[in-house]
Amino acid sequence: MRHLSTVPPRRGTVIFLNGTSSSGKSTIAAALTRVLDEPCFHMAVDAFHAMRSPAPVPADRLDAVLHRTWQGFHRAVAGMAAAGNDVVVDHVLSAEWRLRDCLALFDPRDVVLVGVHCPLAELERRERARGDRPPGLAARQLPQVHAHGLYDLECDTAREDADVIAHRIKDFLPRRPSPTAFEQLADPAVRARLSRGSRGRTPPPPPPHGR
Ligand SMILES: Nc1ncnc2c1ncn2[C@@H]1O[C@H](COP(=O)(O)OP(=O)(O)OP(=O)(O)O)[C@@H](O)[C@H]1O
Repeated sequence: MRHLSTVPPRRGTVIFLNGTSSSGKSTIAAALTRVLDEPCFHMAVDAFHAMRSPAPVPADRLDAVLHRTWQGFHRAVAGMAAAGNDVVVDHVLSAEWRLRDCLALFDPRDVVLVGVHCPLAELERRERARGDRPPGLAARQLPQVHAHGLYDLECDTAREDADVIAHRIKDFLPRRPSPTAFEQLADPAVRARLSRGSRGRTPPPPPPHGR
């Protein structure tokens, strides 16, 4: 290995998988890391929570500690992309500030926002089967997670296999739209209109194939 002092500038792509807990984000992210041609990094907030020192956090400080972890996660993703790395982000936009924070930090031209959908009954079935998430977590997140109402690409993990979805995302990368969903959502007026509106999803959900 040579130690370089500089490398050519490069803009990292951020594939942003957003969905409730148990919707299948990590499974798709793992499939993406196998199928994408360029090196990429799967960044999930759980990995950042796991880095925290093990001492219990006092209850009155927990909210602030968690908030700073999420903020740090967003900045770490932005930093990796700014250095030219492609990133697969596995995130739950279950609070409005998280989207605003990401919009302020990421280059919106480089973000591919993917809505990871799954029907509630299937989310609850997966939650029971895995047993490592509090019951009802996905149901509580569902009303907010997709409330911004705009994506570059969407999938339904109850109807499509994660590998099929990963290949669909890969095929989409060279024909990304302009403006991207993130470029549009960066405008507060667009966000206000979409959140008042029908929670419309663009484009429409994919036809069933795979499983
Ligand atoms: N397409 C799928 N079909 C059936 N089961 C799936 C599918 N995708 C994921 N699962 C299962 O659902 C569970 C949750 O998947 P996964 O960990 O990918 O979800 P997640 O959205 O990353 O959840 P969390 O945010 O809670 O970490 C796992 O047990 C996984 O095997």
